[in-house]
Amino acid sequence: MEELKVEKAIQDIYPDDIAWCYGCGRLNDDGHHLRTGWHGDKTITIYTPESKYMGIPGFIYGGLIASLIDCHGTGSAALALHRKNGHEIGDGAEPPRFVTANLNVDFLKPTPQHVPLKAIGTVEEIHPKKWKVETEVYAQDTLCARGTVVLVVMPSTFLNKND
Ligand SMILES: CCCCC/C=C\C/C=C\C/C=C\C/C=C\CCCC(=O)SCCNC(=O)CCNC(=O)[C@H](O)C(C)(C)COP(=O)(O)OP(=O)(O)OC[C@H]1O[C@@H](n2cnc3c(N)ncnc32)[C@H](O)[C@@H]1OP(=O)(O)O
Repeated sequence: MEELKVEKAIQDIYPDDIAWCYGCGRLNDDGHHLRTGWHGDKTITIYTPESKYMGIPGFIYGGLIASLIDCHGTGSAALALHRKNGHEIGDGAEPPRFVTANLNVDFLKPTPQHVPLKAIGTVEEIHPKKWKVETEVYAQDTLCARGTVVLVVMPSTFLNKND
């Protein structure tokens, strides 16, 4: 039986100024605290949504699944570019910063509540500033959603916008 745990996550080492994302920021008390790590040459995020994130009773709200795919994509691209730059989580180097340019989701099967969701990502470099992550979301062994995210290295215009 596979262990459902991400030991080292890229979000754990985001500097404080970018650790506030509603989906994956560790400093956002109201957020989901999604955490993304390596899983062989793929990436993984494990997340069990609280009961309130339902669409139809018994099933997860699709927007939340899109959020999972979004932040899993951001984290996966950051992991991959960090590694390409010669770094691993924990070596003290600051990870690269990405924003989502495009997010597409196919909802393949109803996603049940109260089970851990497993997002598995395949990362592709389009060029050094633009990456693509294909993500499959499983509830237990059922493939429930598949998404594609295009990520672009964060422009400097995103900094100092906190208010
Ligand atoms: C809202 C706050 C977000 C803060 C994020 C902060 C930090 C992120 C750092 C690390 C992660 C940390 C925390 C996690 C945070 C968030 C995780 C969730 C992700 C998000 O929640 S993040 C918010 C939603 N996100 C946006 O708020 C983006 C708004 N947008 C823009 O800021 C520009 O639109 C931008 C930068 C996307 C590009 O614009 P630009 O003008 O700088 O550059 P340019 O046009 O040259 O595009 C360069 C290459 O991207 C291709 N490209 C552009 N748009 C495309 C599209 N739609 N589809 C496919 N490819 C596209 C072009 O085709 C070109 O490709 P090529 O180089 O090959 O020609």
